[in-house]
Amino acid sequence: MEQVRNRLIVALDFASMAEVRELVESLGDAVSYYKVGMQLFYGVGMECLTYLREKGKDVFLDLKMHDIPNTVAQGAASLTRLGVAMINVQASGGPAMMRAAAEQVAETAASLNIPRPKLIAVTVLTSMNDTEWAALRSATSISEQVVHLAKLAQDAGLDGVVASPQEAEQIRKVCGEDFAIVTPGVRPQGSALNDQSRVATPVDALQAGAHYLVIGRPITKAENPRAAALSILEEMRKA
Ligand SMILES: O=C(O)c1cc(=O)[nH]c(=O)n1[C@@H]1O[C@H](COP(=O)(O)O)[C@@H](O)[C@H]1O
Repeated sequence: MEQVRNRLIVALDFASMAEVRELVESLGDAVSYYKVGMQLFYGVGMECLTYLREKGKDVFLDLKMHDIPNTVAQGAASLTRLGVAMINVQASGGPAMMRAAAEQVAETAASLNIPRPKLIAVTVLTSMNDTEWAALRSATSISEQVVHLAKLAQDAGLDGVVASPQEAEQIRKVCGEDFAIVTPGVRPQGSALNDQSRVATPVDALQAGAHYLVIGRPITKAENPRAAALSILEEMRKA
């Protein structure tokens, strides 16, 4: 179980610390890696990071930075100082922005003598379907664009990407084994899709080459979150 536990990232999409504490306590040692996104971080700030650090948990701080290169690079430096395990930018910010962020993360971590957080790029959101995609008037298909952005991110010095499990195999082929593939849009058989579109089961996501599975509501909204997490971990172990 240990092998798969650090590959499951549970999304703490909550507004309050009371909800975070309740969930993290109930999951206990079943889960060691959590994602803190905009709802929680904008709502409670540093308190959630301090709490998760005290609990000995790893944190993916998902703030999806997107701005001019200098602004994102300095934002990435600030997030590096927080000592989290993973941070992200939007790949659509472009190669210069991603390169500036990667360089600044490395420089900041080295100057503080702390481990460098993994810096990853969001490609095309897993909620995006063909109709939504057509509205953006992109000339390529979603999967072509995801793989293209993954290659741009890798060339810019990033550690990996966020993509749907449906694109993981193609990313793996183009970017190789060491480039991290983080996949939300994971739904155990029979789970509600909610607002996700490009989804797969935990087994299919891992078999396609995903390194990390980001899962929120199938665990956090389950009647028994610990049982839901353990069942997903068991499925992951078999894969
Ligand atoms: O960057 C992300 O984490 C992300 C990218 C993406 O393309 N799709 C996506 O769902 N996410 C996040 O992954 C989590 C998925 O949550 P559930 O749909 O509840 O499992 C949410 O916190 C989203 O913000």
